[in-house]
Amino acid sequence: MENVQVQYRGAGGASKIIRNLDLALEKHQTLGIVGESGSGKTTLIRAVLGLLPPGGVITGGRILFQGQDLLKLSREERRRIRGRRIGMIFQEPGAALNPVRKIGAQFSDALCAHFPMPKQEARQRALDMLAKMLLPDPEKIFTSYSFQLSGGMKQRVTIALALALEPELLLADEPTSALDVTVQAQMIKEMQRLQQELKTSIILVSHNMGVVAQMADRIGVMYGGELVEWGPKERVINHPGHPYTKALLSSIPRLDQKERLLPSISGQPPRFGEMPRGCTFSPRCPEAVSICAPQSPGRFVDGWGHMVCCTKIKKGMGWTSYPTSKEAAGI
Ligand SMILES: Nc1ncnc2c1ncn2[C@@H]1O[C@H](COP(=O)(O)OP(=O)(O)OP(=O)(O)O)[C@@H](O)[C@H]1O
Repeated sequence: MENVQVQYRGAGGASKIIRNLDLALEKHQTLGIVGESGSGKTTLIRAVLGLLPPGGVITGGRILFQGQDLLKLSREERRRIRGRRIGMIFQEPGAALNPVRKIGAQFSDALCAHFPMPKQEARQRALDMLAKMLLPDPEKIFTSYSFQLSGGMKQRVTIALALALEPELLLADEPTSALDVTVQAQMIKEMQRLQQELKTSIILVSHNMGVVAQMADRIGVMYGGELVEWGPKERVINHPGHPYTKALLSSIPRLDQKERLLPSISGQPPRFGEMPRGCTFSPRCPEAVSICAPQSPGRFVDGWGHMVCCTKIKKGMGWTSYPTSKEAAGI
């Protein structure tokens, strides 16, 4: 993604939701995107899919998928890519499932629409995938409707359906949030195993830094519609540069923690349409100095391709000004 901008337009005017967003993901890698509720994570992945809700418009930038600009494709061309080459798992368990068709029929429809195969083969493939998602009694699920399944089961069926099409890129919005923690851990392992097998690239959106830390190769941190930090997982987790990332990391519970109360981030995220001047995090930032509010922070990158958008980063101490997205990602 190069300099992507997204707005929601409504009766009250237009709000810029995603601003100046640069990101890159290599083949077979996982990019985790974290940020508070409302920071624009879902909007970002819906923009990639061309599935923004009514009023949502991409007003600038490019979204390249294997060199092809997705924003220049016709609706029909994008529809052909969606599902088959770019798969998706939505936040609401089962939102992608049709309530009036049995699960098995939905697998057959999807598989036969994208791959020429006999129904029997589609059925076997669906049953195998449901079993891989650790669903008990795949045969029974195959003949069930989505309303007969629990939230966690629906979410696992959705993941199985997305992966059955063997997409090159999978966009996953909170894929494990409807699952209890033990199943969550199993699902993460299973998704990682399938990613290895299918050589899929994943963009994983989550509130849960633990899930992202386990699955991602690179991490992007969003705040107020901007990417304030991104880079290799080890750099972002062990050497966070942005005060917001530091605050997010310090609010994760740790087993060796002595304090019972976790530190929280004071204040509220900014409201779109009422963005503070300069750095949007400055009203809540424990490290803010006088220039942070009026002055837009620069973007800096170090030798590991680790980008931080903060005025306090000092150029020359291993940091240089952030170049174009492609150069920064080393592609
Ligand atoms: N359909 C819409 N119309 C207008 N504004 C919207 C719409 N959907 C989202 N927004 C605005 O965009 C902002 C970003 O929403 P988005 O769902 O992308 O955030 P998020 O980081 O994914 O949040 P969450 O983690 O709660 O899903 C919201 O705060 C809201 O103000």
